[in-house]
Amino acid sequence: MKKYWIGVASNDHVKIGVKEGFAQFGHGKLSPIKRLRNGDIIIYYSPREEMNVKSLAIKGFTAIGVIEEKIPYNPPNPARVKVIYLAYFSPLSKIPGPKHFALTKYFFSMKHSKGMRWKWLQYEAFPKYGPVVRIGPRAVIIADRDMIKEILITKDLPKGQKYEQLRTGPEFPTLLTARDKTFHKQRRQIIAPAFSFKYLNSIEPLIHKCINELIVKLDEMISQNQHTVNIYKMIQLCSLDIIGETTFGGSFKFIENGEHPLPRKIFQELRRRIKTGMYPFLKPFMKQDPYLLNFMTSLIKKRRQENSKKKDLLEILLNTSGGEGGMLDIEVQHQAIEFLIAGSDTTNFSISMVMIKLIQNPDKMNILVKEIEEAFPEFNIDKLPSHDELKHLPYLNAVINETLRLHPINYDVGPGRITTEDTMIGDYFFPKGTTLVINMYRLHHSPKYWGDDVEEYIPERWLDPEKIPKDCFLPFSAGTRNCIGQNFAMMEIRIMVATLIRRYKFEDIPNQDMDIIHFFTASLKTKQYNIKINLRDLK
Ligand code: HEM
Repeated sequence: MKKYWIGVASNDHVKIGVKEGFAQFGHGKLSPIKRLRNGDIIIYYSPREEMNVKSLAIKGFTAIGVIEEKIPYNPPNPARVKVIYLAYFSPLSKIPGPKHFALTKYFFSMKHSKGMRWKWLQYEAFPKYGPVVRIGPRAVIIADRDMIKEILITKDLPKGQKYEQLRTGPEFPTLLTARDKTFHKQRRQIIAPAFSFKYLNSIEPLIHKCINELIVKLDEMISQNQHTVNIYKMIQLCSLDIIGETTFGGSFKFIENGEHPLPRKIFQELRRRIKTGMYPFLKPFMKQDPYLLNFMTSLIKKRRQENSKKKDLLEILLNTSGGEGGMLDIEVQHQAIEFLIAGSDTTNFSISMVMIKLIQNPDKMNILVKEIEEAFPEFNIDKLPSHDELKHLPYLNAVINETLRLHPINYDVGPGRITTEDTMIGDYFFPKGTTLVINMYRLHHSPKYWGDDVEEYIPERWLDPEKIPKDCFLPFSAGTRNCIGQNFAMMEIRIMVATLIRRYKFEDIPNQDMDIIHFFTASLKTKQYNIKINLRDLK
């Protein structure tokens, strides 16, 4: 025998016995339908004077009569009522999505656990439900261009609470994870000079130096007849050296020394943060590895002892201490770890994918080789291609854009933005406290905006700006929270790609595992892609 309470109020209820059958509880289309069995009881509150069976809001069942009138109201479990309300009666219930996802956020979290959520979204959810999908009791994922623009730019909604879970120390907001708009604005002003064009120009020789070391290493491997190279790993090591050299005052010397635990530790830490963010009960079992903090502590200590006059990011951060809005050493540590993660994993994946796409498409590679050979007829290892010239090469920029379109580093900006009041966006009403997750991957892969060849790698589409759909390409996000490192990243990508293909001939090794996993950022699941490499015939 089951009891069903209907009508939440403090008045007395009436107790009704029912016969076997089905009943719809409520009037709306989405009202739940329950199977009733002989002997089940409905305890019903009616606001009307006379409480009889006719006045019921429940349809479709046969009453066998009123058993007891005016039984005291015994409220149902409020948590359960809230879950039911949010799932079936809140304004979000009109948004399509898997029905059970409306009950708890864990169904969506489970899709994330192996880094494969993006596949479910791209190939199942968006095609089935459209560009706006409900993924939790208070969460929606969005791939609609105009709505994304409104969220990121026009309304500039604040970041959601989940960003706090991405912090290395919960009490230390960083540029990426800050939620308070005033705090973020102040922090961004402090840090912005380190990403100005003036600063970027001054660090170009440092980027050249690290890429030069990569070339020396690859040349050495070739001279030892070692022609098969894991390009993903080599680029990862070089990206880390670049971030070390340009922002922390000295190369980490990964290329020179080969193996180093740092890349693995960064990946593990990122994964830990995502997992404990999704499943907070795992926190006691997934303790933070002190490696990264220790790494930064000793770096900062060394810098303080050196009393250096270096004008890099670390120096800018350390120099703020004491001033208004200035950072404590501990804050610098957390911010610096963020730069280490944000500045290496991202460029590594992007450069690797640019190279892999070119190597897999030799016809496109040939067009780019021609463009670069014409721009740099003389290749000199001591004078690598300059960014001033590279940034105007149309085909180079086209291949980079096409890769960032197909593989934006943030497939979705998972932690999302939050509505701080009831808000209309497009035709949708979002109650206060709704998390809005932006899906860049779908925006970049939507046939509606890009046409039927959306999944194909066609750098040529970028050569005619008229053909590029407006506001549909956001690899670096948009608005006040866009990527502060984007000019830095583009400079690094252009120089590294141009240098590699000017210096070497590449050959693909087919049938490798190209599965991509996406936690906060995307990466190759195997962390490797082998290619055959040889020196290009230098003129
Ligand atoms: C191809 C390379 C890169 C891509 C595709 C990329 C992409 C992005 C995206 C999509 C965001 C927004 C994330 C969010 O709102 O949750 C972001 C933010 C950010 N990125 Fe990048 N990024 C790249 C390289 C870099 C580099 C090299 C650095 C630093 C050295 C960097 C530092 C940051 C920081 C600090 C933020 C937070 C900015 C803020 O909220 O004010 N990124 N990036």
